Amino acid sequence: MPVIEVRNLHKRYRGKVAVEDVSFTVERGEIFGILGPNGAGKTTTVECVEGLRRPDRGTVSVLGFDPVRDAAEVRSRLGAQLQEARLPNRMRVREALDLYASFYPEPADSGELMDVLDLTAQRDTGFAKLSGGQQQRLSIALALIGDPEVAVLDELTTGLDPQARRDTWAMVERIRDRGVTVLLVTHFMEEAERLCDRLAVIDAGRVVAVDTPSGLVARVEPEGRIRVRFRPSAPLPEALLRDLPEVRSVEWSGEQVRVTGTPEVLHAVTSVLARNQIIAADLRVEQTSLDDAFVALTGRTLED
Ligand SMILES: Nc1ncnc2c1ncn2[C@@H]1O[C@H](COP(=O)(O)OP(=O)(O)OP(=O)(O)O)[C@@H](O)[C@H]1O
Repeated sequence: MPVIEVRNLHKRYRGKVAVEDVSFTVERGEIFGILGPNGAGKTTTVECVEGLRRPDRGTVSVLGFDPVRDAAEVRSRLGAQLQEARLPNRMRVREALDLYASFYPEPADSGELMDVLDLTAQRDTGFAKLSGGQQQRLSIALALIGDPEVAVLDELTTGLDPQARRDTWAMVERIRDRGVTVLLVTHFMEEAERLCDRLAVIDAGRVVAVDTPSGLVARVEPEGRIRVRFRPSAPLPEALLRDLPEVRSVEWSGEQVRVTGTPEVLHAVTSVLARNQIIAADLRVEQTSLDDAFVALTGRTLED
């Protein structure tokens, strides 16, 4: 049985469609991402999973329970990190964890959770005195204090600096390694690529694709093509490149040439250049990224 199953979910707010037809399943032990631009319907979807919103149409099941009908069951098994959670300024880390632990019959060990989330040194620090990364880690700890089987993390690393972001990703992996299934909402491509086992790409309330990050890339670039860009140091007859079996296309942009081909294209091009005593200046190798896949799947970039 999947841990989370969402089938043909529809949700509108006063005539405005937020979720148009969303289906996906999350298996036990996965980090499953919902990736999409602002307003795509990600938060609405996970709020239906959490039982905070009632779907207009479609079904949601969490560990076999209906989050609205069986709210108490779902609440005791699912931990949610809310977007921009705030606590009273002077509430200490330890107090916040104790307070949240009191909501659950069998909470997790708060000392261990502080260890895992690197908050032990801050146990007596008030919320307002924590750094952004520490506040974020506390909000993850609060999502996990009920010892849930499923954790829903929404915009986990928004507002964090790159180092704090990477530390937080490592924490999420540790949580998954403890057996928790993670549903992660993000609009950061790098986060999705680095952290998620599988992803649902959502755009304008619809699922565009569900796959592993590399599977999404392979959909738009089935042969794992790569691109090599450089500026030749001397005139380069295009036929030298075109005749290589590894090469698919050759495009010029001013003095710069962009050669696309199989994964062996880099070796083939540099060999032919060496034989002809041409140097490749500003050589760059580009691989199809999840960014490219997103553009190909949705017709726009995440920032649009
Ligand atoms: N309570 C609400 N009332 C009316 N419209 C809403 C409400 N909540 C969200 N919406 C609208 O529904 C659409 C989907 O919003 P949702 O928050 O689910 O998207 P999202 O992908 O999570 O975006 P974000 O990352 O900005 O939170 C948006 O157009 C949003 O403006």
